[in-house]
Amino acid sequence: MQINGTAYRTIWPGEDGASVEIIDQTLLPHVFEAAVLRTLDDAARAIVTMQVRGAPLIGATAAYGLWLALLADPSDEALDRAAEVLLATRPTAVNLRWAINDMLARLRPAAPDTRVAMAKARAGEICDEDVETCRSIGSHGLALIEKIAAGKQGGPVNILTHCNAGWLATVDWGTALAPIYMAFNKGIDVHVWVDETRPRNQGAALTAYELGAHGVPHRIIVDNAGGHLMQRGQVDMCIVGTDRTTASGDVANKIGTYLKALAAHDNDVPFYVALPGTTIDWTLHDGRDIPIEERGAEEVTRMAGRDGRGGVVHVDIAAPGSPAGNPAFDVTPARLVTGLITERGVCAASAEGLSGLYPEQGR
Ligand SMILES: CSC[C@H]1O[C@H](OP(=O)(O)O)[C@H](O)[C@@H]1O
Repeated sequence: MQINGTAYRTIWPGEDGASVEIIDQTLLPHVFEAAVLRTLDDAARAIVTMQVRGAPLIGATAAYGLWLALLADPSDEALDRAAEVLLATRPTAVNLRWAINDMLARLRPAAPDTRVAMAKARAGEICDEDVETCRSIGSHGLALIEKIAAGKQGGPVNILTHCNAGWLATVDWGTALAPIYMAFNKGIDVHVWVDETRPRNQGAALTAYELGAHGVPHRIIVDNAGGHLMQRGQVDMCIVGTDRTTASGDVANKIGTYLKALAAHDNDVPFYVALPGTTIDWTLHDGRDIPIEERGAEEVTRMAGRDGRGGVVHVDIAAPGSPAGNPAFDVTPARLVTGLITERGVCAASAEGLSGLYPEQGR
């Protein structure tokens, strides 16, 4: 995406030919700073600590992580260990497994002395493919926004989104935000309700940062306000991302998504999920089988903010000593999803809908 005339991607190879650079998302929106990844462990740490986050970007980072590992040691043992380390970073986003398997399918049969160049090239292709995939998601989602805009008697199309599924969650464009950017760029009057998205506030910190930088009208709301806004007719549609969607359309996404889907269903608000095919888990049909990441209690009991010197500070916000639970995702059953916006088009959240768009995956 463009920020003040400068085009950015979220991950890129370092000029030294032996590193990868990322935008450190743990510092946004207060500090815009690149971090340099030089080793497998740097890449794994970036995923675990959420310097990079978002299913497609996690997959891209893992792909480059394998390259960094092979730079140090291109042997079979090193490749297998690297895959194991990266797969253990975060359990829910299926793009991680997809990217690792994609890379291993190419690297394992290759001669070790060809693997470094092959890994870097494929990681770059994965990034380029993600940009085009998200651009296509945007164009298919744009048609949905245009249809709602055509039916409105004046005023903006009010869209609610949860967490961050913008260009910061992918290599560029984003998934849930891509249709919004395209509608805004086309001059359609849109306004976005941005769920702050506790506990890490990806909405308030990242989605609001993205939309503000692009000039898209938006308002940050507390997570608990969405149902009220839907009841009062102030939400025309919801668009969210996903970290893993089953072959039958059950959707794992940031914690709180399910509650928004319930409110949308109760108020007849269309609830769309935007995703690339790489986020579909064709091995699962029942969302209850999706592993849900449990993150540290400190994410609930502490909050990041700007200190007085332009840096980032963390403050305790909970009663000292109180334990906290922190499931990072929940599962929205397909019955609550109006449609899935993919790079191949929009389909019902069902096995039939998905196999119609992805016949090669038919089971
Ligand atoms: C396009 S994937 C975005 C997806 O990832 C986020 O989770 P996290 O910030 O923990 O990586 C959230 O679930 C978004 O919808």
